Amino acid sequence: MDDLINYYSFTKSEWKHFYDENERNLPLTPSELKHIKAFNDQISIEDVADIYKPLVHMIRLQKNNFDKWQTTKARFLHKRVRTVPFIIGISGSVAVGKSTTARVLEELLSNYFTGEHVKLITTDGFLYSNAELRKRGIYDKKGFPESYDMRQLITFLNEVKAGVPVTKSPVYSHQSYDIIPNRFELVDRPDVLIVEGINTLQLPSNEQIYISDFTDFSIYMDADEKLIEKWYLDRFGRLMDTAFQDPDNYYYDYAIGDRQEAFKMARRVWDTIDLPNLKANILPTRSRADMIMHKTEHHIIDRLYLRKY
Ligand SMILES: Nc1ncnc2c1ncn2[C@@H]1O[C@H](COP(=O)(O)OP(=O)(O)OP(=O)(O)O)[C@@H](O)[C@H]1O
Ligand SMILES: CC(C)(CO)[C@@H](O)C(=O)NCCC(=O)O
Repeated sequence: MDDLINYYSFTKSEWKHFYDENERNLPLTPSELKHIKAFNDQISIEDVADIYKPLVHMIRLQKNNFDKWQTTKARFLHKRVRTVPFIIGISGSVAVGKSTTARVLEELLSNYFTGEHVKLITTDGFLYSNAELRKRGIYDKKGFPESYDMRQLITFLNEVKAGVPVTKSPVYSHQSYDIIPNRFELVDRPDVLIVEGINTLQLPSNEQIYISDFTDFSIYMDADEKLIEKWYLDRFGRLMDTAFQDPDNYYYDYAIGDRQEAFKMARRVWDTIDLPNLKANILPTRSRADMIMHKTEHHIIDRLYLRKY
């Protein structure tokens, strides 16, 4: 990690001490833990306490500063003072655990930022539909920068920041492996918006504005590529286990067929699409993140890097 000279590096045990149980009052109630366990029963509750609690507290401090500056700036410019959404970007490889982390953060922020509205979306919804990808001849490049409608994504983020009452984020389905036509997540002036996706730190291929121009705090989820491949294949196995019950599922034919063949196909997809994308387009954006979370076996977070300046 020679590119990380601009970061403080902390082990988990160093990081957890930045949260003082005696001074702060962010208890993890049994019902919150149950809720978190409900969407991923494998998540380490120790990580939730040691990593995420200090992180949520730090984001609180950063958001307080952000809110103050928005007010000061509006007054300086003789503009109406309004709530400007604080946007958190979460980036990293396919299958590294972005959506799981995003949901833990959503849960914790919703609990601790009392009275504030926290919303989560994924940039998957801004992928072109399969039909459009085929038309452009990039169906085998799903997830690469050119496979996203970046203009639409930037417009969406700009509207959220501008306080437009209801903005629409399109929806992607891993089950149908495509955009769901005419289905949208509605985003209505959140206090905090979490945007999760492999491209949140990327420079769009056809636009001059970065997504990160709209994010106020960014996280890159990092792990050894061999481990990520394992998580990808494990997840694929779980997808198979549910797909055989649903003929509409994209993986149905694989699920009812030879399991070894199905895994061969998944490994091929990893080797020819997701891994090259990680190397060419995702990993090179790591050193733009405000925080890098490094994961090891069993998704346990072992190190954190926090941008110094
Ligand atoms: N902290 C964690 N503890 C245990 N399992 C996890 C954890 N985070 C993720 N996983 C598992 O790893 C796999 C990949 O996680 P997830 O779907 O969150 O990745 P992702 O980065 O959002 O992927 P994609 O980019 O394809 O949407 C899933 O099977 C998930 O259950
Ligand atoms: C939707 C993305 C791009 C990102 O989440 C990814 O999950 C994906 O579908 N990649 C394309 C190759 C594959 O099927 O893994």
